[in-house]
Amino acid sequence: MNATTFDDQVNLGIPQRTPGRTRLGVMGGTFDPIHHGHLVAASEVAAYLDLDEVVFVPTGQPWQKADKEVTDPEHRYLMTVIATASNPRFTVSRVDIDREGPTYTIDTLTDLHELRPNADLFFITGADALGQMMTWKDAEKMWDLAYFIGVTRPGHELTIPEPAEGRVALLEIPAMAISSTGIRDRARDKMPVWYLVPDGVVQYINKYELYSADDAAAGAGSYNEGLPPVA
Ligand SMILES: Nc1ncnc2c1ncn2[C@@H]1O[C@H](COP(=O)(O)OP(=O)(O)OP(=O)(O)O)[C@@H](O)[C@H]1O
Ligand SMILES: O=C(O)c1ccc[n+]([C@@H]2O[C@H](COP(=O)([O-])O)[C@@H](O)[C@H]2O)c1
Repeated sequence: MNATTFDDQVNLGIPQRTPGRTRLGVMGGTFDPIHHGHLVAASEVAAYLDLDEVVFVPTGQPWQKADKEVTDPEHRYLMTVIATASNPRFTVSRVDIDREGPTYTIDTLTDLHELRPNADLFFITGADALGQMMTWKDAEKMWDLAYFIGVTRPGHELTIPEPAEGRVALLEIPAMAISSTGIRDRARDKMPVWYLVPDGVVQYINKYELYSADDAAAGAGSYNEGLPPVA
């Protein structure tokens, strides 16, 4: 089975709902910070695949980002909680941030299986991450633990690495040209990040002065300050 065109959309080995089993989406990410690209991806996959829930799983130590500075996991976790709080189908898991050592998806899926034995897992990944998937630890063993759904992302070609062909379904989603890198850069430059991330996440970034340049507090004088109350 190949999933290479959007005609296939929700396709290829993705089973129909099984009575008594929960359909659980898994949205893994570093979420530094979480943004509307992540939220739209989760929401779209949930709608197309009739998922009961999507659990967002912030990474603990994203080993493939070891050359980059990554914000403290507790901040990333709390921003993810804030961003997802209003959606009754969205939850957040600490499995990756509470596990010591580098974060591997094989461990994420194994832990979630133990915690949720009645759930079928649907791992959601953007086009960029999908392209890297065969570099992940024990990649070939992941197929036994979850279905994989690759979603479109502006600036990245959505292709399935050859060994993963037939193991990944593709879904075209509304284009959100947003990245965490871009948001960090904007915050550092004191440019607005309103509407790229949920309001509560803007306020959290501002409150803890995340992504501020060393020599200047992000909040003071920036476009990311809270709006004054209306008189
Ligand atoms: N705008 C987007 N559209 C679709 N998928 C996305 C988008 N942004 C991120 N994703 C996907 O969400 C998952 C987690 O991404 P991650 O937390 O690394 O965000 P990022 O914006 O890529 O971060 P960074 O810029 O720091 O690398 C990955 O599977 C990624 O492909
Ligand atoms: O398992 C691995 O080796 C592995 C390597 C890189 C990324 N991942 C997972 O891919 C997801 C997106 O990661 P990232 O680094 O793009 O935020 C997240 O759930 C990571 O744990 C997993």
